[in-house]
Amino acid sequence: MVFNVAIVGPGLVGGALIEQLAAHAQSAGFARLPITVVGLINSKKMALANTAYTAADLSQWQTALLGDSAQTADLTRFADTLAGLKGATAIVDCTSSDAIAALYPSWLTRGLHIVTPNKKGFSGDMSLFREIGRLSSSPLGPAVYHEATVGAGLPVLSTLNDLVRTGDRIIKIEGIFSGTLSYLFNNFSAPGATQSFSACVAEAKANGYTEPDPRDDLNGMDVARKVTILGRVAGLDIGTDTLPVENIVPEPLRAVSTADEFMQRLPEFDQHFSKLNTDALQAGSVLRYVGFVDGVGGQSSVKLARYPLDHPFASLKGSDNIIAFTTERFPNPLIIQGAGAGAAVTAFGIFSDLIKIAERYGSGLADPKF
Ligand SMILES: NC(=O)C1=CN([C@@H]2O[C@H](COP(=O)(O)OP(=O)(O)OC[C@H]3O[C@@H](n4cnc5c(N)ncnc54)[C@H](OP(=O)(O)O)[C@@H]3O)[C@@H](O)[C@H]2O)C=CC1
Ligand SMILES: N[C@@H](CC=O)C(=O)O
Ligand code: NA
Repeated sequence: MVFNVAIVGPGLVGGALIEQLAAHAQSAGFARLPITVVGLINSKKMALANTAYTAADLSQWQTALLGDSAQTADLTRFADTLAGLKGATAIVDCTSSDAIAALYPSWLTRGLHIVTPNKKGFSGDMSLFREIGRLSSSPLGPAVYHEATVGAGLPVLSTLNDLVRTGDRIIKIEGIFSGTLSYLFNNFSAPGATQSFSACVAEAKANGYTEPDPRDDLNGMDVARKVTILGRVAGLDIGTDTLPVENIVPEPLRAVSTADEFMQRLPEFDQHFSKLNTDALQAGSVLRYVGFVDGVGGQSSVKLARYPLDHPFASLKGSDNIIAFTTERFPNPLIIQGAGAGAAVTAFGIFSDLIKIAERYGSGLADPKF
């Protein structure tokens, strides 16, 4: 079997994935899969291998593959080359780009599998979501896995898919879906906490939890995208354009042009967030940013809410996500909890999706290109 992997956007998450693939390639034992990395591309450069890179190449990937000797990025040539390779080939999209997500149908049509933590293809235009689903629905055709789009590596979408495909009825899904906002409010809004709001945001960014621009977390859009993905996988006609979403980015900072300027000016608004927090604490509650998928009543939403100190959401730690599925079979919710952001756990989610494809197409018999 030949299983080729190419990575678009070897940034924080893509870089961690390459490290995990390199470690896997160097590991011994029967569990090692013959996954080979055959291409890397960022917004400026690309490297395509005639033969697969070795594990040693991979551990030097930054200089060896995207250094001065690499070629100018050309996504058309990149996909053309991948589509011509022997064996099953997966493209891993580790960007947060709408333009890259719009290419998925063309990749699928050419028999390329897709694995991605990029939420855009599944939470933007409903027509794109449906097209991706249609082109990846044949058991022998190309596959799309996007577990890491919700709760990073936590098995959220695989669980939801299993519930839906076995005929359970989703009543509601509620939780804390943002690693950034979880970290932020767990540290900022707790009895005795002393850190300022802006310092907590800076820490979440430094820890690699935030989107490239942290305003995409604070404006609620990242959670809205996750709520949309969950809703759509559950069969709802739902979109970020119609969901009520509470934007907590201070009004004057919404239009500043760069993420750096936003971070510099955020301390000007620490007082505003301190007041919200003090009011909540005085009422015996903490602030938590939550998402809610209403499977039956059309009342899905994304908002900052107060929770009493004895509520499970109030005692969350670090960047943990918590996701509670209430269904016909699980009237007492099925709960998934754990780190929902960060490079290593996100790369783990991507890697485990790649393994699912490698296993599904392992014999070569079900490879769409044959
Ligand atoms: N961080 C986390 O905890 C989690 C992240 N995710 C998702 O993972 C994805 C990656 O996040 P992260 O690694 O933090 O982001 P980074 O900003 O670190 O990396 C993004 C990468 O994408 C590349 N890129 C951007 N646009 C293009 C383009 N048009 N063509 C080719 N390459 C492009 C960038 O290249 P260049 O440097 O040249 O611009 C960079 O290599 C996002 O979709 C995010 O939502 C999902 C779950 C958790
Ligand atoms: N910025 C996101 C990353 C994962 O999707 C988060 O904070 O959860
Ligand atoms: Na997940």
